[in-house]
Amino acid sequence: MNLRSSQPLQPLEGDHLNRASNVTPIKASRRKDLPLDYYNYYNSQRPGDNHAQVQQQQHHQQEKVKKKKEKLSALCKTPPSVVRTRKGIDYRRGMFLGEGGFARCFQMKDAQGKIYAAKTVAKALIKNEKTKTKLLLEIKIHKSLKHPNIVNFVDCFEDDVNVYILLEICPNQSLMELLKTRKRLTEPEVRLFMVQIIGAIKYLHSRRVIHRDLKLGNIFFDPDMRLKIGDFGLATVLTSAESRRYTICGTPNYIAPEVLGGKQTGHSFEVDIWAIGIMMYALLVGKPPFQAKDVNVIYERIKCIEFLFPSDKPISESARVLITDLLSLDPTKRPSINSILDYAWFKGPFPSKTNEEALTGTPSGVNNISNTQSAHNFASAKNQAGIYTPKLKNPVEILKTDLESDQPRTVLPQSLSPGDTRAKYQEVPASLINQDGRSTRKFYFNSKFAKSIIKLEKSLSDTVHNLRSLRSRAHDSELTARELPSCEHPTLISKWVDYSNKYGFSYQLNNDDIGVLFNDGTTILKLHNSDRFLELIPQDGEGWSCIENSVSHPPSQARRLLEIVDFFAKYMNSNLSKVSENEERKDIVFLRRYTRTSDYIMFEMTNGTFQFNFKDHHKFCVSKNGLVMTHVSPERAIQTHPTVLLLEQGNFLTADVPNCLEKIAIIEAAIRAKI
Ligand SMILES: Nc1ncnc2c1ncn2[C@@H]1O[C@H](COP(=O)(O)OP(=O)(O)OP(=O)(O)O)[C@@H](O)[C@H]1O
Repeated sequence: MNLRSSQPLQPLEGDHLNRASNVTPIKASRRKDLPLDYYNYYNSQRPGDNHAQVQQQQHHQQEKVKKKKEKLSALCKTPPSVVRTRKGIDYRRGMFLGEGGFARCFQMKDAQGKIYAAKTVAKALIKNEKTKTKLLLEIKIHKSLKHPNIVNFVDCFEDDVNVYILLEICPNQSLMELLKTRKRLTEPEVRLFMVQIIGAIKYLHSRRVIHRDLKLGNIFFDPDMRLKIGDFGLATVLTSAESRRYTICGTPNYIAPEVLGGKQTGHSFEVDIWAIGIMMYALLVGKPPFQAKDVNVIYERIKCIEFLFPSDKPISESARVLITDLLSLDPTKRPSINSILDYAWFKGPFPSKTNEEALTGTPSGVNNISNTQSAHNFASAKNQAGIYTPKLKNPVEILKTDLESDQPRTVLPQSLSPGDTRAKYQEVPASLINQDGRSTRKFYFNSKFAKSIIKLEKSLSDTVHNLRSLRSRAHDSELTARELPSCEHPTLISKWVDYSNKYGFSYQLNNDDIGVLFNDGTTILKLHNSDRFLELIPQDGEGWSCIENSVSHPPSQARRLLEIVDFFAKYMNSNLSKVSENEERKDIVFLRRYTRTSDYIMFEMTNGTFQFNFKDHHKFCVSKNGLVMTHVSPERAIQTHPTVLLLEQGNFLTADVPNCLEKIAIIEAAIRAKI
């Protein structure tokens, strides 16, 4: 999307930024506290240029120019006192929060009084294409993340002079300021900080994101004193877990040795593990391990892992072991993100949380925490940081932890569920596309009730055939009764939760029946207003053997599955809004399979209807072999009409559905692809 340069502020969602004003970017001098890439941005340093060149160039600049970092961020003009975005949201500018190498940060308050931080970057700094691309990448990456220990991305917009990245406010500054005030921190406090940082990095790495600029100054405290990683300016996404990056970037004190190797070695996720080691050392000892006045000395020390544990600042043996492993020269020798928390050091005193008193002095009682209490606090800190402990064996407990924690994008990474609006349509891994419900499960419950067969209504080719021929008949004045059938609203999926990465796909129908399509293809369908539930086991694509049972006296093998169904039901009821109003159950209908693309999710129901939930929140349902079509608007208004009439009119009769005919063409192609 191309963004025009005009007031009011515009949302920044596309791949382009406006042209900046005609201010010439200035060249930067070399500073140890600024990311290396800062110089690459402004001095046309190309990724992959060799290290000697980089050093030479930087040294030269260091000597030549003594400009401060403020010079760049100073180009960012103070935003007007009220900014109105294109979406019609007014933000009132508040106090100046701080500045980094490129950005200045201001408070912004919305009409409800909620306060945010607006990271403000001067357009004068993003004149060339490469810099623009980098800023857009930062926005794209940050926008895609949602984790309790990552600064939440709220919005992004621009005016003529600045680009604004609206973020969750972290009013208690960063670990860097904390360390400046406190000089050194206690081991228990650092344990808690490390768990939060590791939780966030584990999440980033699971999404193939490398942060590449982890440092104390980029880890902020939120109002509740929880840590949040911010500043994704140097972050990158690997195309595959095996690929490597070659750009020399990072901040001198935190840079990993393999980054200094540049083109020869390349680097990957392990640079973030290295940075964890640097931060842990700095917090416990009071300064980074390779610190020196001259950046070149820092690099030399890094390359030979030349650091000491000073005797006047003693730290525990177990902390030294962990730091030494984290700072291994060979990246493959560093502990994996999953194994860091297994180190003995984490078994020490562990506080339950950090209070604001920690900002000014050592909190009382941090070293007097019992082993039992520490173990409990450690487990709970891991849970809060999205790290699941293998002890939680009970599936319902796992579901509870996953679904109730405030991180839907972690747990439901591909969710398109009606209540989850922000993470929709982001990415669909190939493994989830074209799911077909083949059963591997062979057990049957001891049923007191009937066992029967439910046949699959085969309608794929009839539907495609009818949709195609109705297109040509749409303007025919002599439509037949067959083409104008009676139009009842079909059975729709009104809520759903994709949990196929662990158990399966759960949904609620508009007759309030609840189903879970387990990953092995079996469905459990709990019938609304009834004591019955059905276990439906697929039979060679022809249908399902159906075993009925009682909810109040389920066979013992079914109890666990019913618990999962109940948990999903509870979750959907309290978290998701319905797609449409209720309908009476006419027949037993359930989900046969589903297909997800970046534009829609398609549900194939067992009675031969197809439901399409499009990205723009319009839903279509094709029933009666394509002769009838239903539309559900984003506001839940439902209408059902003969397909031929809406083809004739080019749209539904009582609603103007955006790109209606294109949507029908997509539907036809999607169903055809299933034949
Ligand atoms: N979410 C936030 N809440 C409060 N203040 C923030 C927030 N994000 C950033 N800041 C403040 O703004 C300053 C600059 O932000 P940030 O570090 O993201 O900018 P930068 O120019 O990219 O920095 P760097 O030079 O480290 O790359 C921070 O040092 C901090 O003082």
